[in-house]
Amino acid sequence: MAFKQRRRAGGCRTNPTTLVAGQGNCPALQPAPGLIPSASMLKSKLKEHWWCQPLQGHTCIRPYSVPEDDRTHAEDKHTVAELEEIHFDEADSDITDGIYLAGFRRSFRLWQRTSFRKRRQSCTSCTPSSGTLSTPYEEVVLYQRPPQETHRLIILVGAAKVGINELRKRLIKLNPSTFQGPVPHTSRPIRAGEQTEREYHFVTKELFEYMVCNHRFVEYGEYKGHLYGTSTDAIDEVLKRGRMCIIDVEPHSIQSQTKKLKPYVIFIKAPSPDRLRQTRRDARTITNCTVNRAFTEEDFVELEEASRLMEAKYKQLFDSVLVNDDLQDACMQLCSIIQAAQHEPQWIPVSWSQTDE
Ligand SMILES: Nc1ncnc2c1ncn2[C@@H]1O[C@H](COP(=O)(O)OP(=O)(O)OP(=O)(O)O)[C@@H](O)[C@H]1O
Repeated sequence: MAFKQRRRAGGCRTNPTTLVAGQGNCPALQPAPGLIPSASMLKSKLKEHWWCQPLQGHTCIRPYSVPEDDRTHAEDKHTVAELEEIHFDEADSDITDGIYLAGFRRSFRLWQRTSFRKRRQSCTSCTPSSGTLSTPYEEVVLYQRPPQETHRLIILVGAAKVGINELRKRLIKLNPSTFQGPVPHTSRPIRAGEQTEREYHFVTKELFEYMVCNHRFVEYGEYKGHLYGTSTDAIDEVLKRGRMCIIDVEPHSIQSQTKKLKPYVIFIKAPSPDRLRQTRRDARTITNCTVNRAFTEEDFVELEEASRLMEAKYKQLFDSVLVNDDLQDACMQLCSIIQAAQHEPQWIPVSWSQTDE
């Protein structure tokens, strides 16, 4: 056993010579067969792949409001607020090469961003024990996933607008048979063209609340009167298919329901404001009232500051830190980090290894 500052910003120790007494013969430390492409394979794949193309410019940069014509007919089918929500909700649905990317809908993203404070107050199950943040030292052991076990859950954490959605989407599109996101749950009604268990698991508010009481969500919250959440069942579904499940959550949700999935947490860090200015020229962001708005000078400063504060507050929870500077490089680094997380020994809290027993 060893006591360490549990997570080291900048990466975990993977050198087998650091094995702790008594761990050397552990079958869990045997190398696992490679299941995801190596960094060099990815590099060559990347060269041919669509994500090497320059970012496409977007055209819509004004705040979205329901057009007058639609407002006139709004009462026939939806309220104006609902139409605006539908616009947000549909704008980010994504089907590429026949792959449906669940979990990228804007209402879900907006909920994740806007209700952070509310969730923190109302969702006790999602709040880490005070000890997690107040005690930076924790007993740890080296762990390597045995080949017969499901993959470790990969959690991406970062400040709003840092590019988590983009990185996760690109990773999954690059290799959908390896990476997948869980299908979120919602209590909002299903709409024409949607399929249950594709865009969302559509459930009643009562069932959603029942699941909350039974601690079945890694995180959840409310947006425009509807509940949204990422369930442990949805994560399990992905893992049981033999895929690597990539989720993004607020840092305070990391500890709650995910321990038994031995999550590997990657902090996506903002580069300097100067680099943000250079790299985000064509980037677009969404807020509560705008769709595809260009980044402003204020956004860059706020993003860098939010990223710095998040890192300072939660760094002991991070296994790796990845600076999202050049997008292509960041994607490649992310793949390498995930590969190491799944196939090389990593430090985990002792309490996580005991959950197996
Ligand atoms: N490294 C990068 N270089 C250039 N543009 C980037 C980079 N990373 C992300 N972007 C762009 O920045 C914008 C915001 O990214 P994204 O939506 O992924 O952020 P996010 O962290 O998921 O934000 P939120 O949590 O607020 O939804 C998108 O237009 C995305 O294409």
